Amino acid sequence: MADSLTLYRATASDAGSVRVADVSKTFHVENRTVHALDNVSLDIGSGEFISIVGPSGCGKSTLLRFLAGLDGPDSGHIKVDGEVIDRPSLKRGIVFQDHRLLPWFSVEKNIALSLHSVAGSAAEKRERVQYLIDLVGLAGFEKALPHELSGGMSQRAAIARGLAPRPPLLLLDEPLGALDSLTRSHLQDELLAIWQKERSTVVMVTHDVEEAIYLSDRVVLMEPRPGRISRIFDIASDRPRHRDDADFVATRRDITDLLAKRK
Ligand SMILES: Nc1ncnc2c1ncn2[C@@H]1O[C@H](COP(=O)(O)OP(=O)(O)OP(=O)(O)O)[C@@H](O)[C@H]1O
Repeated sequence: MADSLTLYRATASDAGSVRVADVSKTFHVENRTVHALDNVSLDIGSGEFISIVGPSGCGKSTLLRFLAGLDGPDSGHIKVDGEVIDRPSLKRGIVFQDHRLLPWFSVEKNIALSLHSVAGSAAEKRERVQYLIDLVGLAGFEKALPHELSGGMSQRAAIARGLAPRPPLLLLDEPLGALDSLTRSHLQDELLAIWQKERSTVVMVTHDVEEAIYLSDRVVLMEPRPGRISRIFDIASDRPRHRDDADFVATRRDITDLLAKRK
């Protein structure tokens, strides 16, 4: 059945706004209790680019999984565009650190598969797939299989697949984490260009503080045991940003100092 999403949003509108309200989650494993999230609240505006950083185990991926509707909180709720999230939806694209492309399908087929249950004609879908292939810089590799792609190219294809249904909200879980530093910095610029064109709200989990400051409107810093938001940094400078600007360096130092204290 077709998702209520249509392939082409008429305007960026105000879709993709998020409200995380008093979300808590405790995991019980054998005789251990883990407070993965403790009263986490966060409002995200439509079209914002948010990064979540924090030490291992502070609940970043748990929060992202909740935003995706893959799991849910014990208490509190998460709303996207006013609707409580209780299951996965095409309205929320997700890209993981490993590309998760289907190995027996070509790049274009992998991207097209994510449009299977979206309303739209076959011609519109073909056009959307080709647009995304061009957007992520994979023109000429439409027929390539995943094993014929480099790590960076595979992640480009995974990002195109996540964006294909035009989700108002795009969730990125360490999407560039497995790439070498040069490919990673190219892809950061590409991600920025893609976000500026597609205008989805983006929530990205990353371990890379510099990447978070380079890309985001706000950087959300979390701390573990229990998993909480400890600070939110507004990054107001114009893009493209320069990593050696005084503001950039000062923010990076503030965040890394806080991270060092809370490990
Ligand atoms: N399904 C689960 N069952 C039991 N414990 C879990 C489960 N998912 C997460 N946890 C625990 O909850 C805490 C938060 O995990 P989460 O993966 O969200 O942290 P993270 O900040 O993303 O960590 P990392 O940066 O290492 O990926 C951790 O202590 C983890 O062991």
